[in-house]
Amino acid sequence: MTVVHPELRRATRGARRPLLAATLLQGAVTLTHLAQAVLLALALADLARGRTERLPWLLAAVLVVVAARAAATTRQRRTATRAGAEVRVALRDELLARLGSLGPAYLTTARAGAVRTTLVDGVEGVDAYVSRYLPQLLITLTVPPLLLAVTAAVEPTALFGLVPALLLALLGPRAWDRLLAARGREHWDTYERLGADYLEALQGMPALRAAGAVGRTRARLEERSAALHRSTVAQLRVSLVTTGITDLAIQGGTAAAALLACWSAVGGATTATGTYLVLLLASECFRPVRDLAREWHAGYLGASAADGIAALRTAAPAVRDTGTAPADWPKAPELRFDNVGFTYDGASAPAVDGVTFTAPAGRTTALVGPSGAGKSTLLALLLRHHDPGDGRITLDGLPTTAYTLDALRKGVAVVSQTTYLFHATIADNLRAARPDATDDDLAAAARAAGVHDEITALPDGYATVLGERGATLSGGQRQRLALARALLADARVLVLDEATSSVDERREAHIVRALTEAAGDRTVLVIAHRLAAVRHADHIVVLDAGRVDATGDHTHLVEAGGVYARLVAAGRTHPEDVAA
Ligand SMILES: Nc1ncnc2c1ncn2[C@@H]1O[C@H](COP(=O)(O)OP(=O)(O)OP(=O)(O)O)[C@@H](O)[C@H]1O
Repeated sequence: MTVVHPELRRATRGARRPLLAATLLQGAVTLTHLAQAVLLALALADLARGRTERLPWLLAAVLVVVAARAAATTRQRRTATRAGAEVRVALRDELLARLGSLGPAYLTTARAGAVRTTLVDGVEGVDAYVSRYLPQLLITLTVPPLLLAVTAAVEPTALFGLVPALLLALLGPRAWDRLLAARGREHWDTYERLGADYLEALQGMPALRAAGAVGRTRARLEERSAALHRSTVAQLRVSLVTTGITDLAIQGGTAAAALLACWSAVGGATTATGTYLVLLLASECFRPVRDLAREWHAGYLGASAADGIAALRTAAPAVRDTGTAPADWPKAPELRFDNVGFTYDGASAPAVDGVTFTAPAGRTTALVGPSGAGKSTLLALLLRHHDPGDGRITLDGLPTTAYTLDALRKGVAVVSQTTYLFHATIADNLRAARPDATDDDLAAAARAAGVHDEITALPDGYATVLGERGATLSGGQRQRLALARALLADARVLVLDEATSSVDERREAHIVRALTEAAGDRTVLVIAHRLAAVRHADHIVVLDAGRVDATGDHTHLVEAGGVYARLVAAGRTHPEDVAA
């Protein structure tokens, strides 16, 4: 029952109306409880006096009130659920958009599993907090004071029992707020870490098995689960203390008010109706407090996740999206790296330094170099996952920073075997690039990428559902499917990233040729890790230790000696292989 976290207050912004409606309906439910209390007090007083003529009417009215409450409760739950759903969808949209603008650079520091936990469980918790706890909080702050006013009019002495008990029930637990918030944060951190560890263990299962580390990972996950259990119990312990205080105050307050009302009745100071009314109102006074304690438990996860959600929502992107140009080049643009230098945060030496080369418009340029030469870094800079520390990268003469991030990333399509394929049909995976593409568009793109015949040979053709991470396809097929997707997106610049080639060199060279042919008049940059793939490229840029070592075609570069000739001689691009 802590003060509302600013992040949670903010989450209510988009659904103020349904939340207000849910609160008013909750108020209506409370009113039915009060009406029932009044009617029962009258009925009991009549019974005590031996008068029965009004009884049937009173009891019938009680039934009507009960029916009205059932209707109001149903309506209230429906409205609150709708409000919660609106809050949940808006928050997830916002967080996903933020993740999109943060880009992959963010996930090199934050763990994917932890982000998933925040996005899924955290947001679910916010829904419960906002749609159930907050309306109840408003009712709790308004109804008991009103009832105290009514009680004061009927039987003021009962206030001596009710007021201190209400204050204790509401303010007593506040003494534990700080501890509860700290335990909540601790619990959430442990929960996030467990989620992240599980996701990593699942995704890395083949690697763990190959390294014989499954047992060790299981032990670590067990330790994480035990830590979550300990933190849940620690949190629960504090929670039980506060709930205990609330319960004690409620029971004590009701009993004290009842005793005072009876004492006053015995002294003849109140009527029978007044005494019964005070007895029933005393109980109604505490109902919102009791309900609030219950809803607090439902929304507790949201309150704990609020810090994590705020951190994700306000995380600073690695680059600023201040460009305005639309990247709608009529023809394929020229791509130029102009004296580009970049040093990763915390690194002592630059990853790339003074890199200058041009990838001519509508032609294929290959970027080669030993492992660690800086090829992936240049790709990350081109896509603006980071901005260069020195120099600039231009497309069609304009620096990449002049384009909107969205336009830039749509204008430059990356094809790689690590391209994510979703657990969906092949058609849906292709349509991720262009949702309105017709079946003919899909087939044309797949044909150009040389994967159409293989798709139609599958029993379900384009309706084949791919496994997690596209595991049902071979490396080459995945790559060609990724190319088909890029062709559908109609980006004018294609980057072929050969980062994790799982096919043999001959096949790879064949794929690269097919892909560059399919690319048509686009500007293509092939990031090659094996030379067989690029020996036919007419323009090769050789990178070494973050600098351009040479540029030219295969024959020219072999004749010139240097890094390229050594790589060719070694038949590999890895320095250790070169040295061998
Ligand atoms: N996130 C990072 N943080 C710090 N240093 C990094 C990071 N990523 C890469 N580096 C460093 O930057 C340099 C260039 O790496 P990069 O991944 O660009 O090379 P590469 O040519 O793509 O290598 P490979 O062929 O092995 O993929 C290397 O020294 C690498 O250790």
